[in-house]
Amino acid sequence: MLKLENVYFSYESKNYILEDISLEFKKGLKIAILGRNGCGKTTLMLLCSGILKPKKGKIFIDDLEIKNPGLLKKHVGIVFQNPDTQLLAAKVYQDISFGLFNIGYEKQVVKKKVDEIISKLGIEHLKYRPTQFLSYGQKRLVSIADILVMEPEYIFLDEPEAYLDYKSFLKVQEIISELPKEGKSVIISTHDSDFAFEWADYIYVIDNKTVALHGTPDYVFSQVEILQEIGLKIPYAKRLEV
Ligand SMILES: Nc1ncnc2c1ncn2[C@@H]1O[C@H](COP(=O)(O)OP(=O)(O)OP(=O)(O)O)[C@@H](O)[C@H]1O
Repeated sequence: MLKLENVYFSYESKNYILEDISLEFKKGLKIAILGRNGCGKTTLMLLCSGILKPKKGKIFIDDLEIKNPGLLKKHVGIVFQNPDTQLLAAKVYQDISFGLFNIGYEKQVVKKKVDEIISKLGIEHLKYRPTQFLSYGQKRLVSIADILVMEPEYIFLDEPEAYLDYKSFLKVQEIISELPKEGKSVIISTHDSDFAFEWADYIYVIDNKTVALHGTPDYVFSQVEILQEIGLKIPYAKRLEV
């Protein structure tokens, strides 16, 4: 389990962006984080993945407090919203294999793992292409491959639907629905209430700098007044129940 306890964060100023955040991402679950633009969903993901350090509060993995945020990177992978911040190498194959070589895997093992993920995502045609000339959607698929190939225990995807066409998103959806069955946790931020309702096992809603609401999709989306105040859409399937 990845747990945040009373976490506070601010960028430059003394004004906190996130305040007193306590939450738990249990293993093997599909989790969605919802909230209006600029409420701090990306910031929360960057804290969970060790890229940002809390100003106050604690982060635990399996009840062990992680005092050095860099250590979170061993457990957590994050796919950024903007793929340009993720792709580092000149060619797609190099980019996806970079992390595996970095932690010392043999060439043959790297090839097997990279080919597997390329095939899962259906991006065989991109394998030897220069990363700089890919479309945004293609870059997004490669940046997802970059993270999935590392097989982290906790996988954060910042708005997984961004830039992807319907068919590519279905592929990504299939993969992120399978991973929890292997005990991994997938945590997404999204503005798509319908998708969150259908897909997630658990939902956190962030508002006013903190966790405003959390629970099963059924519970969260039954809190109509709170959601309307925040400006979140009630899923179509839930509206039909009323
Ligand atoms: N590097 C930064 N320096 C200063 N302020 C930042 C920085 N990054 C984000 N912010 C601010 O922090 C707040 C939270 O931003 P964040 O990107 O975490 O929100 P979000 O919920 O992911 O937004 P969206 O739904 O629009 O993607 C915003 O007010 C944003 O302007």
